[in-house]
Amino acid sequence: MDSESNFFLNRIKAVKYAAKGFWILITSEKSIIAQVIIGILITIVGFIMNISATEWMFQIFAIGLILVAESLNTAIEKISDFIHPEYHKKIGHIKDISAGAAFFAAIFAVIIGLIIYIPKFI
Ligand SMILES: Nc1ncnc2c1ncn2[C@@H]1O[C@H](COP(=O)(O)OP(=O)(O)OP(=O)(O)O)[C@@H](O)[C@H]1O
Repeated sequence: MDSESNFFLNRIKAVKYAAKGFWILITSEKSIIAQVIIGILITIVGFIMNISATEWMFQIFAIGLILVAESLNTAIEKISDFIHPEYHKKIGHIKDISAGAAFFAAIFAVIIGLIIYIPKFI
């Protein structure tokens, strides 16, 4: 097989593995399932409040940002538990920083949410 078709085959395989990871996250990771549910609820609110196309874009971006950050945080937690399952100050520090990244995303998502919805209630 020539290298060009190998390239495309490898890309297809990579997508398959990524889809597998996506499925693992949305079916077995409680923190991701919780964020997906919040995302669905806020999407329903978006329909109820009839938000604009621009507001939809920012809202979807915020939900995506949270899910990406939370997923990477989950991966870092899993690596940490794998390389050092016992208590270790450094592992705690790494997990705190990783959770901090998800918190960063949450702060900006809340700001986006406030900018979209506060004007609709005043
Ligand atoms: N092996 C460890 N060594 C030191 N501190 C740890 C360790 N595991 C967890 N911690 C501390 O506990 C916090 C929460 O860790 P983690 O998110 O793994 O906990 P959990 O609540 O059991 O996980 P989950 O999010 O899957 O419910 C970390 O941010 C860290 O401060």
